Amino acid sequence: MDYIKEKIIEIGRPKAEMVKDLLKKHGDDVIQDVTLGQVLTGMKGMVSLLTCTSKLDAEEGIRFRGYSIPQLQELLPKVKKEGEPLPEGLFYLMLTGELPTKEDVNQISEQWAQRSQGIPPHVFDVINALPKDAHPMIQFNTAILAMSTESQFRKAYLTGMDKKDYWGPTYEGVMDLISRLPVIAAYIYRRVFHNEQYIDIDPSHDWAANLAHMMGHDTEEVHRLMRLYMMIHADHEGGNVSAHATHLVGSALSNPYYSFSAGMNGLAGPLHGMANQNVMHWIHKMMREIGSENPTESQIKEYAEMTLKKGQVIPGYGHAVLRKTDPRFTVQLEFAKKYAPNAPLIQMVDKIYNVVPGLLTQTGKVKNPWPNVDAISGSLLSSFGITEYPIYTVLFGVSRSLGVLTQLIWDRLYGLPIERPKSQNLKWFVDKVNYQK
Ligand SMILES: CC(=O)SCCNC(=O)CCNC(=O)[C@H](O)C(C)(C)COP(=O)(O)OP(=O)(O)OC[C@H]1O[C@@H](n2cnc3c(N)ncnc32)[C@H](O)[C@@H]1OP(=O)(O)O
Ligand SMILES: O=C([O-])CC(=O)C(=O)O
Repeated sequence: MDYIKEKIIEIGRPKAEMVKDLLKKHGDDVIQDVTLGQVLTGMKGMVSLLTCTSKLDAEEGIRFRGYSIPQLQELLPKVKKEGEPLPEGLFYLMLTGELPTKEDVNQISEQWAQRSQGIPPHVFDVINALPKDAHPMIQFNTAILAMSTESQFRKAYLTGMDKKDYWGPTYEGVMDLISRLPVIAAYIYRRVFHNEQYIDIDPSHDWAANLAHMMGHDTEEVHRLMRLYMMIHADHEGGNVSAHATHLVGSALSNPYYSFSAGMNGLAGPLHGMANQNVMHWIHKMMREIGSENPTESQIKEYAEMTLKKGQVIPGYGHAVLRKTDPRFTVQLEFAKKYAPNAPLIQMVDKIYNVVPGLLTQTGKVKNPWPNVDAISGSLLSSFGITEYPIYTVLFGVSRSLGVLTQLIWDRLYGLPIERPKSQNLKWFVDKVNYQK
């Protein structure tokens, strides 16, 4: 057996026992009160999910199995000492809770390069049947669903497997899917933006470098950027739309492809992952309307005020949980200042950062006026030559697979049941709080 699977059994079985015992002994203990406000504002702050891969602190930002992004930049294995960590290492950490060795990471890189070769031809036929101007997220998600013909979980389920073993075929599906997503993403990118000039995988590359390679951006600096991008977007605890949707659909024992596809449909929303594309749209529209590629801060302020007056959101700003600048924004800004200090789009990001938080604070209603990960990721990719911004959410999705699919394995290890919260109509809420007009 694959040694990672052996490790999962060793770590997972006692944890699964603990979950069962916890439920048996404390299932009736009250852990939190729920307010009407929480229900009507998207269940914010309601603890209702068991997620082990990462945890989000409103002030500090994300920690993966307890480690912050700067810590992981020190601790996870890298190709070169001064480079960025390999996302394979973050996957290992989220899956096992332990920091990997360079050997662990190399084994995952090799395994993913090998598994990536197994995409059946009909998946490419299905992509090719879509119009080229179908948004890349439509093509990406269609391909993910088309790949579900390969689901090992479905086959194992039909053979009548014991449910405590479901995590095994889930793991196989997850490993296949993660390994194949860069191939699919690069295929869509080359199809839509590079005249169908496809580039084969290079099995000697790591997962993120291979994505850059297959996209046609095969330089050391883009490999480094792609490793950073793939690491910081990988997970944001369990309640964000893409993670929650993946978990929810998986709770019906839908296979990893169906589950991940659900998550990606959520990521394609403008308030979630698609914000990275919309930030670029907002910036370019602003430059066109102002008639300058280098607007002043007061021109940016005026344009942002207009956006708010029209009842629209300023993309890349605000967050459902965070109440400070997103550390994923900061780490990208630091990277940009180190490797592309004069990039005009990064200077633009800086200027926007100087004016937008003040404006959002003045509205009196925005709970977090600070930038999130999407406020800079597109400008950074653009500054390194990946200028075709409709592909950005697909890249986000490739990265997000690492966290949400790792958690899917844990969902099956824990033996979590079907998710089915209770809903009520308006009258129920009105009566409950004795509402008077
Ligand atoms: C990877 C990610 O998903 S990160 C988030 C990416 N999304 C974006 O950048 C889109 C812009 N931001 C937003 O729309 C929001 O801040 C969200 C969706 C991220 C969070 O939404 P919420 O938790 O509902 O935010 P919050 O409680 O602060 O909202 C209160 C009000 O402020 C508004 N608001 C929040 N952020 C912004 C913003 N960036 N620009 C203008 N208004 C905003 C909300 O629309 C809401 O208005 P309403 O009361 O008139 O309906
Ligand atoms: O946490 C959230 O709600 C949104 C987010 O930043 C992410 O999923 O990366």
